[in-house]
This record gives sequence, C-alpha cells and structure tokens, in this order.
Amino acid sequence: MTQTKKLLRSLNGETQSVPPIWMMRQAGRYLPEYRATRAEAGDFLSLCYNSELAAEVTLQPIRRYGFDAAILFADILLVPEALGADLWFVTGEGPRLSTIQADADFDRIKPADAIHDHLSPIYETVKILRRELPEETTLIGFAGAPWTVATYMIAGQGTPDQAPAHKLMIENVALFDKIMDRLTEATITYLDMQIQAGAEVVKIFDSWAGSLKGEAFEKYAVAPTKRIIDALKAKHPNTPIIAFPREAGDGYIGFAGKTGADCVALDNSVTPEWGAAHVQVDGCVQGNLASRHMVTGGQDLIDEVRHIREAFSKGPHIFNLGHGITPDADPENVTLMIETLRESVPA
Ligand SMILES: Cc1c2[nH]c(c1CCC(=O)O)Cc1[nH]c(c(CCC(=O)O)c1C)Cc1[nH]c(c(CCC(=O)O)c1C)Cc1[nH]c(c(C)c1CCC(=O)O)C2
Repeated sequence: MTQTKKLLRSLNGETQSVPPIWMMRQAGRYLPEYRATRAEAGDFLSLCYNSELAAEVTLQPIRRYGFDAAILFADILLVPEALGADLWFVTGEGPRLSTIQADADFDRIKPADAIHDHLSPIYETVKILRRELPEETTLIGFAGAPWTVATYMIAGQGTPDQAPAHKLMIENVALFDKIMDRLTEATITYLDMQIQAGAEVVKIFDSWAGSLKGEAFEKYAVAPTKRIIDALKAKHPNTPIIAFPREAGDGYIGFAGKTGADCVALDNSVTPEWGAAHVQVDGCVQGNLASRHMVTGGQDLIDEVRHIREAFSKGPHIFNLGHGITPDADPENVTLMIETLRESVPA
C-alpha cells in the first residue's frame, strides 16, 4: 500500500525533501495549555491515567503546531507500576519507586500478562486519539527499553551513572537477568496492546543505553530490543518500530540491522554528518537538534535546522530533537524550528 502519511513514508524508506517532524516531550510543561490540563487532572500520574485528559494534552501540540506525528501521553515508568512497584513523582526532582535489591523484592513483582488491568486507561487514550487526530497525523505509541526501566526499578530513582543497576548486574546477575526478562515480556505485551488499540508506530526509549559498553551493550541493549521487535513483527509485520539507544555512540552503528528496528533515533552527541555516514546508510534515522535551541532560538536555531536537514537529505529522515524539550523552552522557538524546516529548500 502506498503511504500518504508523511511520517510513515519516511519509515517506509522514502527520502523526502522536507522531512516529517515531531518532538520528544512535545506535550509538556513549556506549553501553558499543558500546565492548565495537568492542574485540572491534579498531578502528572493522574493525568497519565485520565484517558480524556491524556488525549487532550497529546492533541495540544498538534493543534498548535501541526506536527506530523503525535506521541501518546504516558510515561515509561507506568510499566513498573503495573508490575506492582510503588511509583510517585517528587516535584522538582523526578520519579521515585520502591526498589528491587534482593530476590524477595522480585518475588513481589507480578507476571507480565497481569499489567493490562492497570494499563487499560492507556489503551483507551490510544483509542480516543485514533478517533480525534487529523487524518494526516501519525500516532506513535511507546515504552521504555528493559535496561532503562530496570535502572529506575533497581535504584528507585533516576541516577547520573546507573550505578545501582550496574552493581546488581555484577553482584547478582541471576536476579538482574530475571528483572530484564520480566520487563522484556511486559514490554512486548504492552506494545502489542497499544498497536491493537490503534498505535501506528511504536518507539522504544533506551535513555540510558549509553552507560552499557561492549558485551553489556549487546546483551542488555541490543538483545532485549531485538526480542521485543521480533515478537511485535511476528504479530504486526507492518507496524514500524523506532529504537532510541540514547548516547550509544558507536553502538548506533548497525543497531537497526541487529535489532530489526525500522528507524534509529539519534541524540545530539553525534553530528548529523556522522549519523548520515554511519547510521542512515542502513535506513531511516530520526533526530537530532539539541534541545537547548528551543530555549535559545535565533539565527543559531535557523542555521542548525538547515544544517541537520541538509546533512540527512540523501536518505529517509524524521526531524526531531536529540532528547526531550525542556520546561524552560520558548513555544515561539518551536514555531521557528518548524517554519525553517518547511521553508522551500534552496536548489
Ligand atoms: C527516562 C524517561 C521517563 N519518561 C520517559 C523517559 C524516556 C525518555 C527520556 O529520556 O526523556 C518517556 C516519556 N515521558 C513522557 C512521555 C510522553 C510522550 C512525549 O511527550 O514524548 C514519554 C515518551 C511524559 C513526561 N514524563 C514526565 C513529564 C513531566 C511531568 C510533569 O508534568 O511534571 C512528562 C511530560 C516526568 C518524568 N518521567 C521520567 C522522568 C525522569 C521524569 C522527570 C523528569 C521531568 O520532569 O522531565 C521517566
């Protein structure tokens, strides 16, 4: 079938002179309408589990900017909560979870197929979005990759170097592997349900992939991602999958081939020229404007958008930031980014 949706065309391998664009964390605190809806919901987690309001915040950046894709509003840490972990957010600091440090902690974790009762509001959000999104807008579902989610489940919070997870990997690899397996199974069934509910693309966020090196990268970033993609492709061969092994560096090379991902998202620790030469040679890439440009704006932003568009112009590309937009971003700079990207390309 020939695709008419702009995002799906890039994911099918088409080179477009103006690439599709969306933005990580495009529904977020930099938008006054997001802050108002979040206040109406009460707090961030209540917003995630309120299907009507979660759909509303997903739609806000589509209405304001006309992005080519909408990403389901939820969080990667809802899966550990559905598996039985306690989860809460500390204002100004970030997530907190009950920790897994011993076998007895793992025994309290539920089986993977027990997550759906808890996550049913998320599937409902997906259904509402498929009804309400403009027909040209692609709906992206997502989950965290097992390694990234495990780092939060083990430490009970975000950590700069993921040390508690690395420590458990060394001191009790059997327990560590059990956590990874359970998360891999849960991620497969969670993404399967999102696709059944109407997600047209799914993205796997491995935000802390960069702290895995060598063999550990192969075992805990590449292998679980491949297992998830193999399982999803067996059921949904036509649903494209974006993988984001953030800050993987050389690990980006060959990642699509090794895992079966249709697109690899690049953070801005690599240059677009490097990404084109080493990653786009294998297929579609997504990225990779530094989020700080959404704060600083100006000619610097314009130059960098043109630079990235040009560097990736020889192959399939989805324009995005290298990581999520930050709360201090100026909404006007997002408009400037989109207008610059969509301006007529000099011959
Ligand atoms: C590590 C991680 C998390 N969540 C996520 C990741 C992986 C991507 C990344 O590295 O950013 C992914 C995520 N989180 C959120 C989405 C929704 C879709 C999107 O807009 O991209 C997605 C895809 C909403 C959110 N998730 C969170 C917010 C801010 C919550 C608020 O409104 O206060 C949003 C919009 C909270 C969150 N959630 C998480 C943290 C560490 C935090 C606190 C940091 C922060 O406040 O920005 C865990």
